[in-house]
Amino acid sequence: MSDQPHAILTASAMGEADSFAVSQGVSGQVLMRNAGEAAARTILRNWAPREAAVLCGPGNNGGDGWIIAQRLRDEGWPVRVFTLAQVSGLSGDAAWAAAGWGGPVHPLGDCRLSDHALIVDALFGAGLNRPLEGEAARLAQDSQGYDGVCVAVDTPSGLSGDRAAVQGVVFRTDLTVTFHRYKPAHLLSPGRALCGQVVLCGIGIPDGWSKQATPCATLNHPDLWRVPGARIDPDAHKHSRGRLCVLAGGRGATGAARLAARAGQIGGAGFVTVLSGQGALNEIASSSESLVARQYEADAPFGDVLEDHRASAAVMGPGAGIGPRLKAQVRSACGLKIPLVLDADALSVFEDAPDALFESLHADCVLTPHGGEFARLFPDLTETAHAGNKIERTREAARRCGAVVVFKGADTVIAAPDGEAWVNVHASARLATAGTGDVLAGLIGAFLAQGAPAHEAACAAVYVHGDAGRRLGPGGTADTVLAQLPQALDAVSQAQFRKAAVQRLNPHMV
Ligand SMILES: NC(=O)C1=CN([C@@H]2O[C@H](COP(=O)(O)OP(=O)(O)OC[C@H]3O[C@@H](n4cnc5c(N)ncnc54)[C@H](O)[C@@H]3O)[C@@H](O)[C@H]2O)[C@@H](O)CC1
Ligand SMILES: [K+]
Repeated sequence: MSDQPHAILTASAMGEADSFAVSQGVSGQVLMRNAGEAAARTILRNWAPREAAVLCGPGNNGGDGWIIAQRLRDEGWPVRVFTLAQVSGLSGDAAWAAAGWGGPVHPLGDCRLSDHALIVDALFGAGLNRPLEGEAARLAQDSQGYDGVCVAVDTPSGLSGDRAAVQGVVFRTDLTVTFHRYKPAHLLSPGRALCGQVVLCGIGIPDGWSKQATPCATLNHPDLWRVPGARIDPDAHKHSRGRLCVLAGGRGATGAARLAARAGQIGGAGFVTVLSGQGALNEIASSSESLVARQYEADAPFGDVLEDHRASAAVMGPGAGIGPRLKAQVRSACGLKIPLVLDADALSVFEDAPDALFESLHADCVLTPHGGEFARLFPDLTETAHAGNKIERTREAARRCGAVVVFKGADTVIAAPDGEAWVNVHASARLATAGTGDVLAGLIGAFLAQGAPAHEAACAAVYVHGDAGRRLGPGGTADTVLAQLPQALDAVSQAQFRKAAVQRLNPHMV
């Protein structure tokens, strides 16, 4: 099994992994040759020979560029190399790589992108920490209107690998070839969209690197958890498969809770109850034959209500209605210490007093804020208020509130109070439509009700929900996400069973 295949590395951790390789006898030159050749192979696989320009920077990113130029030339491509630094000023592995080129070298200032059909951007890699300047900035600007192919080595120049943020102008990129493990810029917004297609290539860093380099997070992947309830005990009955309660809003506002409850049923909870006031009971009961709607006593402590229903988990917030009652209900439910999903109104209602929420939460709670809800609870951890990337900001939020935080978006980050964090990009922009968050909350609730630990329930649900989203065609809505959930659950769990079976037969296979 390769060492932490889903790890995400900052630029400095990547440097430590490189150093580990060197300490194990794999030289920097070998790593650079492997990196350059992997990038060249990716180009050769995708494009027929054409006029190419390789833009080489002053450091090791540029070093990769010199190797790429040689490989493309060896394959018969017409290649020109443009360099930012004098070749005589290069040092280390980059100087070695440049020495292998042996052809004409042009200053970067002489490069006109439109003279070439393919550009290799090997100016700066993941360690870039300030905006591009001079000729590099001019070319990045020109690339915005360039209609040829632009391939980035490691990261598009101008994009910070760690912050995934744009500093000034970034090369417009069709494909990014990166090495060993993903960096935050390949996964977090807006970096992910700016990288184009991302291809991850091994460069021969030996297993054991993670003893020296600490990942900043993990890419969410089915290798990391099992779909809860995918194998149903032959003796199971509805009550043994988890009892999920979903709090509903008043009459005319129960749709969000019903979406969550339906996702709870599909996610495998054996008995799902929607709890509502008297006025909304008919609306809920008449919407689905299989949904159980029960009235709760408005003044009863909500923890007692959940206990009376023998809830193994609860979802609170979708369409619940903001007001003092909801605040009291959330705090009372937290006191029961059963796993809880808090979403939407159950988060926003604490905007004026986030600490009152944080004091009540426990480690089996999962908060599912989108950007607006996150900003209400953690105003000092927004993108504008805090220098950290979304991984760091979500991790701090989870630590502060003592619960699992699922910070939703195209780059959903899941963080646990102990500092572990996962990034999910297995999703689709078609999920950006009303009600899909309610479906996600219900699915997490279903997994919690079946006994999954909070962070696993969150990671599994985010992935399966994303998988359902990827199955949507044009016109997809939260209803069609629900309709796709069974196929998504089946596909993800079948893939897990197959992989486990292969590993049993061939324990040494990845
Ligand atoms: N052994 C290694 O370290 C390997 C490194 N590899 C490549 O090396 C790259 C990292 O190399 P480096 O650490 O040399 O970094 P870069 O090549 O990205 O940057 C080189 C230098 O430019 C400086 N710089 C940063 N931002 C700048 C700006 N806006 N304007 C001007 N200068 C700026 C940096 O301080 C750094 O000294 C990776 O992205 C990867 O492509 C690969 O060859 C694999 C092996
Ligand atoms: K680059």
